[in-house]
Amino acid sequence: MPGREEKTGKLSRCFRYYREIIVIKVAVSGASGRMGQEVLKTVLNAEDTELCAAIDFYNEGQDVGTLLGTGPQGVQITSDLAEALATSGADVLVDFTRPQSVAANTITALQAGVRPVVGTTGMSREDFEQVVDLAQKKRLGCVIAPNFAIGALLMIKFAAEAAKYLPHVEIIEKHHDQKLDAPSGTAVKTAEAILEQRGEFKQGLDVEEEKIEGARGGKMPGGLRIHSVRLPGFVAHQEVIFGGVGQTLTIRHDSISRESFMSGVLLAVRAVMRLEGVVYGLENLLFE
Ligand SMILES: NC(=O)C1=CN([C@@H]2O[C@H](COP(=O)(O)OP(=O)(O)OC[C@H]3O[C@@H](n4cnc5c(N)ncnc54)[C@H](OP(=O)(O)O)[C@@H]3O)[C@@H](O)[C@H]2O)C=CC1
Ligand SMILES: O=C(O)C1=N[C@H](C(=O)O)C[C@H](O)C1
Repeated sequence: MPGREEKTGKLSRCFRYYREIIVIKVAVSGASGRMGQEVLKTVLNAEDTELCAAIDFYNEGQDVGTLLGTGPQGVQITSDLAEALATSGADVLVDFTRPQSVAANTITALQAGVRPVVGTTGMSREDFEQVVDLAQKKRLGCVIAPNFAIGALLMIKFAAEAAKYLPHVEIIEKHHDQKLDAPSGTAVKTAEAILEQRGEFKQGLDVEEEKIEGARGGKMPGGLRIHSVRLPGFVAHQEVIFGGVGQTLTIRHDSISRESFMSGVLLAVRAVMRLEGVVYGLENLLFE
């Protein structure tokens, strides 16, 4: 992994030949977490990004290189987001924290003139709308993406297409047992995409009776059910199961490592620099 000095040298050479290369200064909140550590590595390794701040409550004062087991990187973990953004010259904040923290972090970033790339799921509708208004007012880009893995985005796209022909559908999502929110942001996004395509359709019996509460999963509008499984051993998995006359169709995606999200995170970091306002869902930056 290149140190900061090495990267600056490499980039000045790039500048000599390719003047259009711009280095994006990235702050990472949730830096000590599962996703945060993966993002630190990605930002340190990419040629056009520079890690300028790392924010978390864990490992405060530690160099991120100690956390990652690389050599020193010259960036210490801090718990003060506002201060870190004010002093580091960050262009972008990548947030992978927790549902209770994400709205405040995103608003702090926008108020500091920093463009948020939000991977944290579970933001409430009211907070989302507040972020949309603030990004618009500040004329700053903001990407909110429940899933950064290309395979998951394709799963959502294919599921929306299938729903036009097979409107009876249920979603089963499976995640590691440390996940705080249910259903997953990906399952909600998938359901929204399906509902948009299948329109007024209503599935399921009104007379259905649950002998154990929750046995039939969580109910989205139109009777679309989402079932959430939490077990050690899983990373992030989803099946979208369509039922028709004498047949079923299953569209399934598996993230077997958190590296699966990183090319999407980098794409969002680059794209957010030229956006104005909120983009919800990475598919809007990838597909026609
Ligand atoms: N969009 C996508 O593609 C993906 C999204 N996710 C989402 O990302 C989020 C994080 O997941 P994961 O990395 O597994 O979670 P972790 O619990 O491993 O990491 C979150 C880290 O953020 C810290 N944290 C909490 N609040 C703050 C705050 N205000 N400022 C700075 N740090 C804070 C936590 O500390 P503490 O434990 O003390 O709270 C923890 O160290 C989840 O919402 C998850 O659903 C995950 C994978 C992919
Ligand atoms: O918590 C996770 O791990 C994940 N969260 C996101 C979600 O809620 O959809 C994305 C992915 O499924 C991993």
